[in-house]
Amino acid sequence: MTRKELFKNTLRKSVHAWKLINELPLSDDESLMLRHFMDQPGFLDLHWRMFVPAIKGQGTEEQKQKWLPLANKMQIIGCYAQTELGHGSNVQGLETTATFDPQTDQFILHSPTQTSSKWWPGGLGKVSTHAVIYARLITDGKDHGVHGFIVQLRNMDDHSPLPGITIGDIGVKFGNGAYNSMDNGFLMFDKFCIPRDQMLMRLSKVTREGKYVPSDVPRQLMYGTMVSVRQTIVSNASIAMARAVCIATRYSAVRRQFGSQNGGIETQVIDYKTQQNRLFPLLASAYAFRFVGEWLKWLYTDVTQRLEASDFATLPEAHACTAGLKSMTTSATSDGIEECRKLCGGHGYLWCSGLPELFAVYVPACTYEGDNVVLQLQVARFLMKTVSQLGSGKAPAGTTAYMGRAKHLLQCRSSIRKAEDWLNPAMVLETFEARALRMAVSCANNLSKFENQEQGFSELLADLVEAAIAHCQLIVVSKFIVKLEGEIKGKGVKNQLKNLCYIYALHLIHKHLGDFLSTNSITSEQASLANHQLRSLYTQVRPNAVALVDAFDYTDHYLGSVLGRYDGNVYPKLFEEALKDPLNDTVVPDGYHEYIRPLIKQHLRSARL
Ligand SMILES: CCCCC/C=C\C/C=C\C/C=C\C/C=C\C/C=C/C(=O)SCCNC(=O)CCNC(=O)[C@H](O)C(C)(C)COP(=O)(O)OP(=O)(O)OC[C@H]1O[C@@H](n2cnc3c(N)ncnc32)[C@H](O)[C@@H]1OP(=O)(O)O
Ligand SMILES: Cc1cc2nc3c(=O)[nH]c(=O)nc-3n(C[C@H](O)[C@H](O)[C@H](O)COP(=O)(O)OP(=O)(O)OC[C@H]3O[C@@H](n4cnc5c(N)ncnc54)[C@H](O)[C@@H]3O)c2cc1C
Repeated sequence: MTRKELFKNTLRKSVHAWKLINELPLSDDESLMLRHFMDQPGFLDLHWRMFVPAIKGQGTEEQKQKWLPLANKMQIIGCYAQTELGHGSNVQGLETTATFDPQTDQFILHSPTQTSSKWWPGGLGKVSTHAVIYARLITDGKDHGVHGFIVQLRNMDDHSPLPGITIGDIGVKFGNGAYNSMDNGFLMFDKFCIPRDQMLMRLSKVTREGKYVPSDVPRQLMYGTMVSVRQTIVSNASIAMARAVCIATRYSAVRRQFGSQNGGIETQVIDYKTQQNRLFPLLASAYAFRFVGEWLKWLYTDVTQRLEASDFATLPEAHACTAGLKSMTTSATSDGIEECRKLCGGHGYLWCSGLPELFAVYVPACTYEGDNVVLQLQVARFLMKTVSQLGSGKAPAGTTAYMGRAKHLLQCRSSIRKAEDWLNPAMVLETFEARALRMAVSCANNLSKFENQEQGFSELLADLVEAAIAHCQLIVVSKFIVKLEGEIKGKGVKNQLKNLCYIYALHLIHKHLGDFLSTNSITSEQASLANHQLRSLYTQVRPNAVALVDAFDYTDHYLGSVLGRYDGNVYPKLFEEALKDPLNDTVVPDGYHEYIRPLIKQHLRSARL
């Protein structure tokens, strides 16, 4: 499809999905599922996941009563317009202004520079009638920082931009289809006026007289919509990873190379330990991210309930967990999808493998909802704060509770003696805790050598990110272990999950061996024992690998991959796909007479053939 066709077709699908949701009707969970099977980024994502939650989280009761019924019936379509051409990560650096005019009781929205143009918001370019706009609030010449506003962008009769608004699509993005179904947009305001009651005023207010009234709740609640989306992105990472792994595992069982004896069949590539060493940790990650995603959903629900009761105590941890896990799981999944492409050899590079499109549509997850490095630095700040409070009498709680055992974890030595000890959950956990704590404490010690903490922080950024990742990996490992300790129906299933849990943990040790050795969390002998155990786990997972990906229950239609077909009938179907290519419509290609024939003829003449 051309870009225009792709965009229009996605509009068709989105509107059809919305019709089904109403007609059947579908519950919220079923609607989310439907969105997944629609399987293309589109304006519904931003309307439901960001525009509506932003109003719910930041609007007053009156504002919610006014706007939510319209949004819930999709009589208005909204998007989330925060990022600007010049500023994305640095939200406090946004330039768009919203200046209160007491004479007209309005805010004047203005884009003072080119870099202040909104740039990137999905659904903005061509579809949305409304947006939640983030802009600097100015009253009486004073800048109060960034606040949210509900703004109508387009005329409800003919969809034209309202006077004072310039709007459009930002152009083609990575990949052929991928994210190009979405109208990520730009937007500039030229002194565009909105009524005062369209500032989202749950967190702070501007009175009729133009007085700014800050609220007594943390201003970070303005970032709540991002926290909510980051949480859902973790579960989505599992879905995308599972999809790539399903394709690569099934194909690795079909594909044979070498090893034929006396003219017999060759070896299935899934039997090579190198293939297992690349594939099975990704299979384990798909399960691990699913379980940590379930836990994060619980954490998010819990913090939401607490916030409603004005208990803000767990907000920093919820922010650190959503930011860190969003970052860690999306980076691992993007890398994992690319690894799965390579695991499928040359055929993985074919469009019909389903992997190139999956990669292209998935990889921006490392950037949207917060650049992955920027988000790990938020985790690092949280960890440094926690470390600095050790010994102050304030016991660390939640995911940092292990830091409360700092005295032990800083000097303990791993008691792993034989390979099977690596199947002991307490020993594995302690290894990850020791490594995470020691990396965090080492950063804190190095920071304390700087007179200026902020300067020290910038100097140590790379180490801080590594410490944050170590903490996030510990969370994922510990939630996998907790899952195993809970109710899992079926002993066989539990055994399989146990194998995957230890593959996940031991492979991380192998991959980040430098961290584990340099922090003396394990010795090099214990590292070899971990590798030994890992190989044994691969052997145990091998006979069940295909069943473990079939368990994801993806249809062939959803997978969209010739290599990942359930029936394994890969080769005939690769031919069928190839023959569908427009280049194969004719035997002699268009261009033969123009380019190939004159070239050949010229050579034939000069060679006197
Ligand atoms: C096959 C098809 C597949 C398609 C995909 C399928 C499904 C999709 C599924 C889900 C996706 C859904 C939606 C669609 C996808 C994309 C849409 C994308 C949207 C966007 O990208 S919106 C824009 C997002 N932008 C960002 O994330 C910007 C990142 N920057 C920030 O968040 C912040 O500015 C910052 C970097 C975190 C903070 O910077 P800083 O300078 O410190 O700022 P302060 O504001 O001063 O903060 C200080 C203080 O506040 C704490 N803090 C910061 N953030 C938060 C927070 N969110 N919650 C709570 N607390 C927060 C911070 O820790 C500091 O605390 P102190 O105690 O240290 O003071
Ligand atoms: C597909 C897609 C959809 C999007 N949808 C929306 C949307 O609906 N609404 C919306 O408002 N926005 C949206 N965005 C924008 C997105 O949120 C931003 O791109 C993202 O927050 C990153 O910001 P940036 O582009 O400014 O990156 P930058 O911050 O410019 O990052 C560039 C580089 O600088 C590094 N860097 C930046 N700051 C630091 C620091 N303090 N320390 C160390 N390194 C740093 C980063 O790690 C990165 O390597 C979307 C983006 C994409 C790709």
